[in-house]
Amino acid sequence: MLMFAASAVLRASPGGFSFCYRSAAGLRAMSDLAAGKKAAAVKAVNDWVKDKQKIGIGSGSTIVFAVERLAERVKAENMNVVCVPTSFQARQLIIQHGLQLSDLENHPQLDVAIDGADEVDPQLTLIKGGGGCQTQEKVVAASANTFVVIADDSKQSTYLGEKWHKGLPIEVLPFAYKPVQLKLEAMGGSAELRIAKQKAGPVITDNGNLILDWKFIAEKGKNWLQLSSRIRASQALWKRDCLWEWQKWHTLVVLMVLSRLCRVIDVHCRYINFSSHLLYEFNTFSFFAHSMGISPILICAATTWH
Ligand SMILES: O=C(CO)[C@H](O)[C@H](O)COP(=O)(O)O
Repeated sequence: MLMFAASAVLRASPGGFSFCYRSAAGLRAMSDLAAGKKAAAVKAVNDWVKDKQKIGIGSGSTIVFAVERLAERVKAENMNVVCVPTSFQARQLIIQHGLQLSDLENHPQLDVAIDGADEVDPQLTLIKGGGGCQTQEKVVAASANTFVVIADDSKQSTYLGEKWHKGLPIEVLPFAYKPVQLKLEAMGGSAELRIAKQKAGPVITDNGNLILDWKFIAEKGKNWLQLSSRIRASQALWKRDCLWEWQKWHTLVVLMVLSRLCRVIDVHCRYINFSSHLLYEFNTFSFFAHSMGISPILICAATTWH
């Protein structure tokens, strides 16, 4: 019955959120995963974007749907929003969709940032950086009052590493990759230099750095808060004076969409009140929400089918 409903119309609350797929055929034509990505992205833009806002635009494949929906709304509602990209890809998306491009120099304080994730555990601890853009993503997200994470349900797991096997992406300065690699491996697993696919040699990030994908030992009950501070601490050995103060997020929202049914399965808001640090140069950015001192106040928004 749900399958039938899914192929007809999807509506969800709160805040008058509502979207629909025009036809069952249209939905079938889209792969399950893409449908999930799109549903989460559309909901994020419908529910969390308002006129006159400054918006951080994440990177990856899910954000493409969010930018498409944003461009639709800007046109239909004559909205005036400014977009700050998290990567070369995001910048191109903003330009291609005729949205107003800006940067943190002009708009250092953002209302909302929207971005994808590679894996999300039940505590909303996230792995990000599959697309290698985690440094700018982290800085942009940290500049926003509200951070909205959009993902299809393939990203949802009971513990980190259960589904995401490509490792925890860690951006390092090129000259420091070896010692950081050894330090990570001393904590277990292997830390592999990410190698480019259509170019000889390593992937070079938008910031000119390298990426180590740390294939940590995935296990239930891993203390990511502790581990994250160990990573930061070990990296701090290399440069102690480059700690970067986090801004305060008012809200972290994670939207997950059950791909097959195109049903929003999770809408969580966590109010965050913290002051944590990011070691900028050795950006460990794997987006450990926990390590940033999130206080777990949870609001679940029910979604309904019609
Ligand atoms: O962190 C990211 C890029 O650095 C992406 O947000 C993450 O990899 C998810 O990508 P996708 O939406 O393609 O699944």
